[in-house]
Amino acid sequence: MTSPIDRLRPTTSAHHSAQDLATTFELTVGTGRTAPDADPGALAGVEIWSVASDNRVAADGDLFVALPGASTHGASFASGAIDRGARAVLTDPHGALLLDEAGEHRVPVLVTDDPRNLLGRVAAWVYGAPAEHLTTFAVTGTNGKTTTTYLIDHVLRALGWKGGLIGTVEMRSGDRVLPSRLTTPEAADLQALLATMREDGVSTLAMEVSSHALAMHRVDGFVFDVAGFTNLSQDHLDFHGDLQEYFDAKAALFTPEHARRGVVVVDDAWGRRMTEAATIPVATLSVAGGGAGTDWTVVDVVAEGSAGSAFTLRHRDGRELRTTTALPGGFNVANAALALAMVLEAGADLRDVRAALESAGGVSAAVPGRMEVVGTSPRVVVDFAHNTDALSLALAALRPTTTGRLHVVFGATGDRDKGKRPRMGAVAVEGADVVVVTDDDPHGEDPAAIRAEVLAGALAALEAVHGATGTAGTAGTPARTVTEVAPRAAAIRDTIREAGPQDTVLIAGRGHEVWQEIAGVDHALDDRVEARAALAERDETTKEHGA
Ligand SMILES: CC(=O)N[C@H]1[C@@H](OP(=O)(O)OP(=O)(O)OC[C@H]2O[C@@H](n3ccc(=O)[nH]c3=O)[C@H](O)[C@@H]2O)O[C@H](CO)[C@@H](O)[C@@H]1O[C@H](C)C(=O)N[C@@H](C)C(=O)N[C@H](CCC(=O)O)C(=O)O
Ligand SMILES: Nc1ncnc2c1ncn2[C@@H]1O[C@H](COP(=O)(O)OP(=O)(O)OP(=O)(O)O)[C@@H](O)[C@H]1O
Repeated sequence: MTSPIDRLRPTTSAHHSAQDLATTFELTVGTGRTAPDADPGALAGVEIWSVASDNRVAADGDLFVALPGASTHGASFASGAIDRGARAVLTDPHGALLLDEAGEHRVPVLVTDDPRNLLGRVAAWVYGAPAEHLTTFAVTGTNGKTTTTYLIDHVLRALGWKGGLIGTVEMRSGDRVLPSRLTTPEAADLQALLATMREDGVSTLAMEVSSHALAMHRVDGFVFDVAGFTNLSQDHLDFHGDLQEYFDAKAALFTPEHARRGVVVVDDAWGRRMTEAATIPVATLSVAGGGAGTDWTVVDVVAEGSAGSAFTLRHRDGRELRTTTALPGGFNVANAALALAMVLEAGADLRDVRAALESAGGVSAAVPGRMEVVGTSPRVVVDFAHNTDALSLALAALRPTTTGRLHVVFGATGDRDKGKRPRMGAVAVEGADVVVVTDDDPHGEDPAAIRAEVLAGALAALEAVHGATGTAGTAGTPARTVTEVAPRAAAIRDTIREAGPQDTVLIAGRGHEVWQEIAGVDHALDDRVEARAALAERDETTKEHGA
């Protein structure tokens, strides 16, 4: 959420008359005080060729769409957008009133009751429906979206396609790469990006679709070729209220408005419910066994290399593909299988996919901040696990290949789903030997108060496991410790310094992120940089002692 606001725009775009826009979308012309259609001539000669919903990225030729938001109304920024070249404004009646009150009459104002609902379709219209030139893949679910999109992109590239990518880490159009601010961009930015991809000759798109995006109409105005569902567990309840509402937001992706067909992992109950809720054709995928009756099944999973796996993806019609992924953990077999099933459901020939993967070394892509190994002695892994399920699975994935002790350094985010904090503390104790509770992104909250909530869960779990608080150990189980260290850089440094060469240190929660927000101020912090510095310091100390 903290990278700079920026976006990719096509270099050329067809001009449209504002009158055509008003007619196509049944918009009224007017301001807050004057009646609609008060000045039918206001649109004469006005042309637009691009769209923005944020004045900070507005440019010449824009239709500025001023949306009502939770903290402010976009109409307050319309003058700034007009200064940057916006030729017309589209807003709701309240926004029109705000413009009128501000005496902003430089450009025509178009009015509709719910502009957010219209934004995706308007932007797609302005840019000439760019998604229709791409084969599009959407991935939703609580965990695994980023990884799965990278793996889809990897398979598509192996097949020779020029791929585009949109998600939490970055946006890619051909060789152009931009850091992301949101997992799924706002509709105006998204359509501009799709138009850029069309211009760059990109033929496929692998994209993360968050529940926020679905609820906020960011992916309206086009239909994905294949949508995939990974899993659902507790997260984002600050926005969605409860799990059912969170599920319902994601289920919207599996309707004809958003996707032509779907692939759903049915290993959790939410996946099975998703297949019932879907109103598009859906292929089911089972990874965890018990896949009787599913369309795609993963069988014969074998640990391979230092942490990866070999597996077979089998269709009920007898087609099957044996391949590997270098990404560690059973959950990455699920991500790899979902990526493959989605590409195959899009119509790729299994023999072509097999040949492509043999040359490409399996379904493996470097995913920044996802199980990223930054050191080997001790092994240090940076991972984006920032909810209970992901943290538990990340620890379980590292346990079998850890010969020493397993350490975890993590915290919980401020201003977000508070219910998960003690549960994250508990799963850390259940999965690791050494638990170091620190800060994640406190945002506007008191970091110490967040740590206290995580610690409460960790210490309660420690007591349940060992019948004691603080440092504990029982025969036959490794000694477990729970400590609190802040700031985060100190927690990383101390843990790496204390770890033995055979140990694994998992630094969880922030993955690829490079800014930490504390009390509204962004501080530079990259877990990978901190970890490498701590490893270098440790090497220096070892040399000095050896000397
Ligand atoms: C809940 C949510 O997603 N809110 C997003 C939404 O806010 P909002 O509608 O309340 O808008 P607002 O901030 O009140 O502003 C109103 C309007 O004024 C405009 N504005 C505002 C300020 C300004 O200087 N200039 C300007 O033009 C805004 O662009 C907006 O159109 O529109 C804003 C503008 O794009 C986003 O910054 C804001 O995202 C925020 C703060 C956010 O953090 N969203 C997260 C939760 C999110 O969407 N996350 C998901 C991924 C979750 C996950 O899976 O991890 C994502 O897809 O990224
Ligand atoms: N299929 C999966 N099931 C459970 N946990 C997973 C799965 N895939 C990845 N994870 C864990 O979740 C973390 C986040 O993974 P990833 O970034 O791929 O998911 P995401 O859905 O994009 O998350 P976010 O929406 O928060 O960006 C990983 O770092 C890993 O610990």
